[in-house]
Amino acid sequence: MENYIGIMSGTSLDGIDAVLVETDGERVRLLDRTTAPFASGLRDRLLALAAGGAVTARQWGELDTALGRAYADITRQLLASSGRRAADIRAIGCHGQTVWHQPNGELPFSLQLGDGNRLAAETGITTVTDFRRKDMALGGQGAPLVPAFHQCVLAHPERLRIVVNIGGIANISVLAPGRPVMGHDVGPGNMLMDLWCRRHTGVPFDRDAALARRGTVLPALLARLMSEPWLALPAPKSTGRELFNDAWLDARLSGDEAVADVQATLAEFTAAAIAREAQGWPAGELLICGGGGHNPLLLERLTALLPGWQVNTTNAAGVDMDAMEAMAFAWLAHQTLHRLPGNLPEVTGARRHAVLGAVHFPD
Ligand SMILES: Nc1ncnc2c1ncn2[C@@H]1O[C@H](COP(=O)(O)OP(=O)(O)OP(=O)(O)O)[C@@H](O)[C@H]1O
Ligand SMILES: CC(=O)N[C@H]1[C@@H]2OC[C@@H](O2)[C@@H](O)[C@@H]1O[C@H](C)C(=O)O
Repeated sequence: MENYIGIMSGTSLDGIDAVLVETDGERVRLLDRTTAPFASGLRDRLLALAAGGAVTARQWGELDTALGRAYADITRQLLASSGRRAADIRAIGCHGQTVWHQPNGELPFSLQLGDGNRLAAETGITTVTDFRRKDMALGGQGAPLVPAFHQCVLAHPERLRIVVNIGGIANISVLAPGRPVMGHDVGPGNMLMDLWCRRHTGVPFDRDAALARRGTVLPALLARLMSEPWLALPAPKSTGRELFNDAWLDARLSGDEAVADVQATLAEFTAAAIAREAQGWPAGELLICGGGGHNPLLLERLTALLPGWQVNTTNAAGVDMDAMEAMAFAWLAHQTLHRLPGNLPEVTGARRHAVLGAVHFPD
């Protein structure tokens, strides 16, 4: 077994998660984890960038450096809390911060910021970054990448399990005994709920769905949201803030809706889009990870929309729901260093399996 650090900062832009795991590629044990919010200036700059705003090469480079530093800081914090030295860690797998994801069209790309050179040099640990673009170079979506890891840690010999990550975007992995893993992005996870809550209350997210619970689902609005053509596209597919953003939501609102009713409808939209994916399968286990697993209304609605299913968080199956994505990137770094594939062509649509990532040595 070797020690790896995984670092994830996701599309919610809420901060950075880092984990220390022990793995041989087949077994993965979580040893320690820590999390750090983004400094507010950094978060605002990232939000502006993800909104497609104009940015100069200088601002771009400075953000890359600032993120690289933030990742190095959290690595040092994790080493200190776990009592490990750099020499104890085989490698860091750092997802970076997605600032634009454009998987289709003439010039597809997916861009994650956070300088891996700096992370390797500042920590003295070999660092793997840029996990998505090899898959894209092979015709794939470059996302989602976690289904291979979900299979590794959560596949069950007899039970159908659908793992749902509810981050900024929601994505699923279908782990059906005896069948290849299937997986794709589903649509908005917390992203629309977060932006509505922030816009109207100044608070970054609707903690425990307090605002949504004061409202009523608006059926006509829900139907408009559910009619988004992207939702009906076949897999492979992935998405992000490039589609599900302020402009997308505003185009579907009349402007007369009460704030709490929109919040309730957005929560229902998130749950309904996820439930629709599971409804095509015989009842099994729906295992939730990511921040949306802390939203009690989402859990209630998924339970109601999926009768016969056991709806739970991945904690119930032995994998920490808040550590899952960062653990996946620690595991992906293991795959890279051992020249093993990280992608699943049946999920991303790539022409073949591939060793993913760019490796930065510290020396
Ligand atoms: N108590 C809670 N009640 C409601 N929502 C919550 C609660 N705790 C967390 N969340 C939601 O979880 C979000 C953070 O989720 P997470 O950390 O999985 O996002 P992420 O890392 O950006 O994910 P991804 O990379 O998958 O997009 C918050 O923005 C918020 O919407
Ligand atoms: C481009 C990008 O950063 N995509 C994220 C995002 O957040 C959730 C969903 O959209 C998923 O496709 C992906 O993250 C996870 C880690 C993945 O690749 O599996």
